[in-house]
Amino acid sequence: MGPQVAPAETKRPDAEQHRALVIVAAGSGQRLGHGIPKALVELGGRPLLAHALDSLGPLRAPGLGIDLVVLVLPGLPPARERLAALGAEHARRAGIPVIVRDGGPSRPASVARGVDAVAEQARHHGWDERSLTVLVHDAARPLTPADVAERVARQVEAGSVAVVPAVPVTDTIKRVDPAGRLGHHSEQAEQVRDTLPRAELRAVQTPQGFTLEFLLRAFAHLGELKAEEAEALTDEAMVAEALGVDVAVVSGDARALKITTPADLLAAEALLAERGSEPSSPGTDPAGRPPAVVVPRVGIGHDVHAVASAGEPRELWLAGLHWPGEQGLTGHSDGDAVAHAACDALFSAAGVGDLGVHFGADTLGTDREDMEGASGVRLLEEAARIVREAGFEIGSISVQFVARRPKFGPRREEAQRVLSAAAGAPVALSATTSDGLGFTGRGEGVLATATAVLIPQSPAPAVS
Ligand SMILES: Nc1ccn([C@@H]2O[C@H](COP(=O)(O)OP(=O)(O)OP(=O)(O)O)[C@@H](O)[C@H]2O)c(=O)n1
Ligand SMILES: C[C@](O)(CO)[C@H](O)COP(=O)(O)O
Repeated sequence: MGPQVAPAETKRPDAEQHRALVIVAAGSGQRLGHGIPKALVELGGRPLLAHALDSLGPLRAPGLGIDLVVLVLPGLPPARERLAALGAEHARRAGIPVIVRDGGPSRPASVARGVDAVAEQARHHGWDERSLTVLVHDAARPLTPADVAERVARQVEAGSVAVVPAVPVTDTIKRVDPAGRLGHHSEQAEQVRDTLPRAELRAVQTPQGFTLEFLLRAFAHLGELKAEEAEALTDEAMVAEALGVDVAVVSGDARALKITTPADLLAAEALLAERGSEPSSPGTDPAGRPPAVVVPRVGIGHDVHAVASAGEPRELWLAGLHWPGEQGLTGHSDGDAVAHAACDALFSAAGVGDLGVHFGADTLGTDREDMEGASGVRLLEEAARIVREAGFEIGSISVQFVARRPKFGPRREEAQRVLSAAAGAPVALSATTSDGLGFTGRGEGVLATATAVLIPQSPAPAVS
């Protein structure tokens, strides 16, 4: 018997539809026992997370238009860096933003952090919470076919607020009483209480799909539970059940198996081998040929803005953030030297001029009136769009600024998030002082220097 599909619930708003994919990969993999985070364990020579990204990423899934990927990773180096690099590589190849968050102590806590990141991005882009489908996926299910995700997303978009993929159960399932040990068996023997009706049972997989609106409500409810009650919820659909929300079930796939034990890894190796002609190595294309050569382009950008004089109070905007209580910078728009330097580095790497060409007074007064007075964050979004239009994907941007104030460290993460979202690529930020020397040392201004790496979207032919 096939899975039951619950009726659609509410009519979705007519707003534009968006999809986000959250992959939770912060688990330690105790039951697999490799001594490294499970997402880094290799299957066919590549980490599980790389497979999960490939399987559900838009490169392999025509129609699965994902606007944003959030990876929830172990917080500790070097695992975090290695896994984040896989995310950055995916962003480069797939051309979609990949955001990284640190995981929590349990799966629900990790999912909550991923959902927070999606909510932040939704607010930033003005996406409607009711028409944003969030697919929550386990990195531990690396071979899930993309069509499972597509079925789940479509069911959410048809009006269900909570959707799970599932397969029928093939074993007979019994409920046992672990306390009721049978005296006449070995001491490990548990006692059967009853047998569950198999025809009604389903083994549930991921990705599970929800509207963002529902997930925010679900995690608000989880926050009211005791820690042990919250941790007992092994998937988000259980929260929907607890809240009395209908959960729709669509067909899963045997290949979406969860790698929990060494035997699961062996089964996954066999499935991967069976894929046969499909590429399992990043060193070959679908026909088994070596990839064409991609030569990255590097750019550099500087920007300087003076601190406004004491008689001219001004708000400070720097690195995409507002700094209450700090005297602002003079100059065009909000004077955000960090964002402006990042724009210049992008233009320089793409070889399409500089900030003056695209956003200088002459241009703004003529063919870019829409950008008049735009914030640094808005300029960076536009610069990213321009270089993409010129045929490049953004690998990464780094900016360092030199200034006596503001004290940057405590807000670095926040600033990186804002500018990474604007660029749709990782932006790394750092700050330093100049030992009291020069205009930055005297606190008269801010100097920012940026570098950017761009990847041409049409690679040069392979050298044989
Ligand atoms: N604190 C946690 C625990 C789990 N997960 C993720 O949730 C998924 C399902 O968890 P599971 O298979 O149980 O993974 P582990 O927790 O790593 O395994 P174990 O329980 O054996 O340690 C995995 O993708 C895992 O990375 C997570 O992001 N954060
Ligand atoms: C979400 C899940 O994969 C659905 O089957 C499962 O519940 C995760 O359980 P785990 O114990 O965290 O692996």
